[in-house]
Amino acid sequence: MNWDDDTAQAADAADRLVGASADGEDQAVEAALRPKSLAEFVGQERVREQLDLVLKAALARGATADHVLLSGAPGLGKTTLSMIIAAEMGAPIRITSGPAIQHAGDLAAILSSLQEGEVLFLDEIHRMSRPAEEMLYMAMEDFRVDVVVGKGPGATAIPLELPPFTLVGATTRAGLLPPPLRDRFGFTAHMEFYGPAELERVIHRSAQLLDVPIDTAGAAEIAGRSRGTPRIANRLLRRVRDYAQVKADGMITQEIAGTALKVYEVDDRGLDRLDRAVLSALLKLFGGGPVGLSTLAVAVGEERETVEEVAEPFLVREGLLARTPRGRVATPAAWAHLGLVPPQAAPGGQQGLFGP
Ligand SMILES: Nc1ncnc2c1ncn2[C@@H]1O[C@H](COP(=O)(O)OP(=O)(O)OP(=O)(O)O)[C@@H](O)[C@H]1O
Repeated sequence: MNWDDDTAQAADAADRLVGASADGEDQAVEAALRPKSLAEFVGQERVREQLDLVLKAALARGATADHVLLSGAPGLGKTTLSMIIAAEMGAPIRITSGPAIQHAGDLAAILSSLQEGEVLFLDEIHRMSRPAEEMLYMAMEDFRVDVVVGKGPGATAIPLELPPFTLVGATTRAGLLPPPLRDRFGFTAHMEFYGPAELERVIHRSAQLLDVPIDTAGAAEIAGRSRGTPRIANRLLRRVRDYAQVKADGMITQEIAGTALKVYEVDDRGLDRLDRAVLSALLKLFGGGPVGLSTLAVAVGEERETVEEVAEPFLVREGLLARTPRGRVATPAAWAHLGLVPPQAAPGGQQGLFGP
């Protein structure tokens, strides 16, 4: 795969109501919607319980909390949780990201200006440069860095003591972290996609903060289309609010939510126009597959990478599409979702792979 994260996230966020990356509007309102304490943070019960213990124990010892690694898809609450960690520890927080640290010197400047106990949130930690990563090993373990001054044979390393701090690293790809880095985190949490009931709670909470009236069925309707992701739930809520205000009396009911999301082309399972175009081509043009990725991409008029990185992950997660060595294949659930009837079982065809 030669698809850069930045490009993938740009494509994801640019024109998709159901993209998981933050767009400009999200960034503006997210600060207001972020839970401020572990008690307010919805779902992720196990992570919350474990983190609560880690933080309380550190507070009781009067020590700085262990370094924390958060992994999981975009929009599940990693940034939010890092801010909560700082708030629960009564510590300030500094926020930066792997791509912003291209030289070891960039990292040294940040580390040497940290206060004792400060939380350093390093988003996309897997995208830091190698020399910075190596500097981080020593900083995490010994609270010390060697700053290299000069070049070539005359270069000298000046040791610099650091105050104890808590590193909170976030990554969408824990597997890409080198083991020496992963091993230096005292606590690692994997964030899962949220269930419908949890998303309903996120939606009710956000609606209250935004002063938007919504009933239980309205929240459930939005939750079901939010792809397990609080950021998407909050974004859909804002779009449905617009519709409710312009076309109705402002109250979000199931009917209003359903009609509004139809206007925005988000179906009852959270698929958008691109997702459905991919499925539809797979079913109608290729009989459910198997078909190669490039062919499928040409059929929907998109780049291969857009289909692979933007549409497919959710379709696979939903059990609507499978990536097989022979190509992309639709599952029986895909036929059902688009209201189509699969062709008769053909040797080597979709029926052969998934049964009748
Ligand atoms: N557990 C939660 N309870 C309530 N709201 C949440 C929760 N998790 C996330 N949110 C909301 O979803 C939005 C996105 O969360 P956040 O920015 O923390 O995600 P992220 O995982 O850091 O995403 P990215 O990887 O793109 O930076 C925030 O506005 C936040 O309010």
